[in-house]
Formats: sequence, C-alpha cells, structure tokens
Amino acid sequence: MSSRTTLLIIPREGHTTHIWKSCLGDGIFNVDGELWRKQRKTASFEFASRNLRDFSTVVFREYSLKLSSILSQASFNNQEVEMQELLMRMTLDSICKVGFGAEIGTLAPSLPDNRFARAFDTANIIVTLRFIDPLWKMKKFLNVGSEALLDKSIKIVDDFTYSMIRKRKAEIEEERGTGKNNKMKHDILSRFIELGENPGSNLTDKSLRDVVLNFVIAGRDTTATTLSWAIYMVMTHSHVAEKLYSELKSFEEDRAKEENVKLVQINTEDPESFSQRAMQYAGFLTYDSLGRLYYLHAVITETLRLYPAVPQDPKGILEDDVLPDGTKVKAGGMVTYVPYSMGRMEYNWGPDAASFKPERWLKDGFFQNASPFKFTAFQAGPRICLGKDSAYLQMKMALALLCRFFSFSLVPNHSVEYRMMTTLSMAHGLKLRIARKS
Ligand code: HEM
Repeated sequence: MSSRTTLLIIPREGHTTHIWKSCLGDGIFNVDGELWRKQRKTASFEFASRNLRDFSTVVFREYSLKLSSILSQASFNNQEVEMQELLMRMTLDSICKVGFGAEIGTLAPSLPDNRFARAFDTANIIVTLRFIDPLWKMKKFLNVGSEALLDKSIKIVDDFTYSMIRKRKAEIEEERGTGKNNKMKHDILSRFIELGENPGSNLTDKSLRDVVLNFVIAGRDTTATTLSWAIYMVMTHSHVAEKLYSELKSFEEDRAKEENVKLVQINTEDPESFSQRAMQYAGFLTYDSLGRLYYLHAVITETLRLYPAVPQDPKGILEDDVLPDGTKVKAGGMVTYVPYSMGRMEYNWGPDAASFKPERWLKDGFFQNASPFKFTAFQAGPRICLGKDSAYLQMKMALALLCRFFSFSLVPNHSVEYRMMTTLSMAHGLKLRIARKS
C-alpha cells in the first residue's frame, strides 16, 4: 500500500461522473436525482442508528490502541515513523471493519502488504489522474498502460467486495437456519443486505458493492489526512499541545473517579505498565465521554478550517443561473467552492484568519459550531457529509489517546508540504520521532 494521494469528492454531471464510474459505480457520491435521494435516506437512517455508533466506537478504540502500541514500540526502539502512512492504514482497517465487517490487518508494525489495499489505492490514483490525462479514453479502449492497470485493480477490489457480500449473505442465512437471529451484525454491509430483503428495495449485489465502496472511499483518506494535519498543528503550537494535554489528563482523573477505579501506575521506561495505562485510558473513551473534550473538538475543527480534507469541490451547472453576487453561470459549465480559501478569508474569520487558534471555537469553555455555509469543510445543504459525526468520533478517539501518551517532533530536514489531489494530503508524508509521556 503505497500512496496517500487519493480521492474523494465527485463533481457530478456529465464527464466527471463518467470518470469516476469505474470506482464508484452508482454509489451515493456519483449519482443525482432519485437514485441519490433513496441512498441518502437509507444511509442517513443507518448513520443515525445507535447500533452502528456503538459498533464504530469499539472498532475505533481497538485500532487507536493498535496505533498507540506501534508508536510505543517505535519510541522504545528509537525508530522514526511515517505517521501519515500509519494513519492511512488505521483508517482503512477501521472503515473496512465498519463497512464490511472484515479485518484486513494493514496496521501492524511490519507494515504488511495487502492486495485489496494496494489495488484500492492504485485504482483511486489512476481515476484521479484521468482528470489531467486527455488520452485516458483511448487507453481504456485499447486496454493499455494505466487503464489496463486500473482494470486489473478494480477486478481485485471487486473480487474482494463481492466475496464479502457472499460471505455475509451466507452468514445471515445460516443464522436464520439455526434460529440464532439475535446475533445481528452491525457493519454497514450487513445492514444493507437486510434492508435489501424488503420487497421493492431492488438492492442487487452490484448496488451493495457500490454502497459499501463509496463509504470506504469517503471515509478513509479524509479522516487520515485530517489526523495528520492535526498532529502537525499540535506539535508546532506548543501552547495548544499543553492545553490539550491538560484537558486529556484532567479527563483521565475525572473518569477514573466516575468509574471508581485506581489509575494503573505508569513508568514510561517500562513498556508493560505504559501499555496497561494506555489500555485503561482507552477504556475511558466512550461516545458520551468524548463529547466532553471540547478543546480537542476545537483543535480538530480548527485544523479542518485551515486544512480541509476536501480542499475544493466542483459542481456541474444544470441550468443557466445568476449567483447572489450577480455572477452569471451557464448550463453545462462548472462552479467550484473552495473550502481551503474560505477557511482563510479575513472576511469570514477576522484579521487572525491565518493563525491556528482552537480558542476561536470556544465560548466559556464550550465548543460553539459555525454555520456549514461559513465553515465548509463538510459541505452544506442537502449533500452535507453524512459521515461527519463518525469522522469526529474516530479522530477524537485516536487523538485523545495519542496526545495523552506521546509527544511528537519532526525528523530533521523533513519538509511538510501539501499535495492537492482530491484530498489535501502531505506530499512527503509526516516523518516523526516519538517520545512517551507519563
Ligand atoms: C474529516 C473527514 C471528512 C471530511 C472533511 C468530509 C467531507 C465531505 C464533503 C466535503 C462532502 C461533500 C461532497 C460533495 O460535494 O459531493 C462529503 C460527503 C459525504 N461524506 Fe464525508 N467527509 C469526511 C468523512 C467522512 C466519513 C468518515 C464518512 C463515512 C464513513 C463520510 C461519508 C460521506 C458521504 C456518504 C458523503 C456523500 C453525501 C451525499 O452525497 O449525499 N465522510 N464529505
């Protein structure tokens, strides 16, 4: 699994929909009208469900702990880590678990290669590059070069996805046969398979594939790149790092009191006690308790203001229209809103717009949200991101654990620059040294 340049957002209409079709099929990102409305309705209902939330909380906690143990090992061995790559592995593993119920196991100290993960990355990059490759249609027709590789990669992704669909369907059938229907599975695929059994739902294996892969694509890179930028922002703003650490430490004490447990004695030179304490801390991180970490919430939101994972989001124009400022737009053309610029405009955020200041989101210590039409990292209106709460849940879980137990410094001479593909990743990754905190 090599890259972190991948995708997201689909400018719908005409040739752009066509470009993404190979990857996204008729999934929620790539369709409009009735097809979109139906998927949006079902997916919103699922995302609001307590079952999915509880299942995701367990998954996010488990993978955050895995990452923490890799970092701990690296710090004891004095090894550098490429954090963005580790975060990409963590978010891919977790979204595959939440999406398909599958363990793909890419987040491990040996950085194992995984056929599905590699093919998924390759497909995303090639599809993204179609936007700047005028010859892609010809290559596709002749099945040569990047298009031949794309074909192969999509086949690997599809084989894996269809095998998961068959497996889940067989498991659901078997449980019914044995009358053990109470063991309901909470991954998104299983829920959609069950919904597909309602008369009139018309969910074929192909539509199940599209639904699930769209979620994997939507949630993976966006969350990993935001986490990378957030860690970078925290480590380069010492007052933020201190305030955050202090919030996370007080939280630990409060939670131990609430749970009526003694905190495990920690010795940062002893891997065993360090890991025991991290596990205890992870146990304190629940959906409800994470909701109390306002400063952490502000740190993530401020990161997204300056480094929105989807930096620009183009849209096709259906009909001639006039924008509120009088600009005329023509059917068949494109308009793009640019969260990267909107997040930095003094007009929107005041004279300190360029500064990283989580405090701007707090009032009397509580987090205050801004209108999505001002803070546009998640879009606004009917197509606003469906995974926002889930993304915050995962990001808060991971950052609470990492910023409580570690401090980070940049490997000397490593340069952090953005690469603007469909998502705003770090062009050379994020190479870090890790220190443990007591
Ligand atoms: C920091 C993390 C994330 C950011 C910044 C983000 C941002 C966005 C943006 C800008 C859109 C609008 C795309 C458009 O205009 O078509 C969107 C849509 C969407 N997002 Fe997210 N997203 C994030 C995480 C997630 C996660 C974790 C999931 C699910 C697991 C998710 C699921 C979706 C879905 C399903 C849509 C399509 C909604 C529709 O077209 O009706 N997102 N996201």
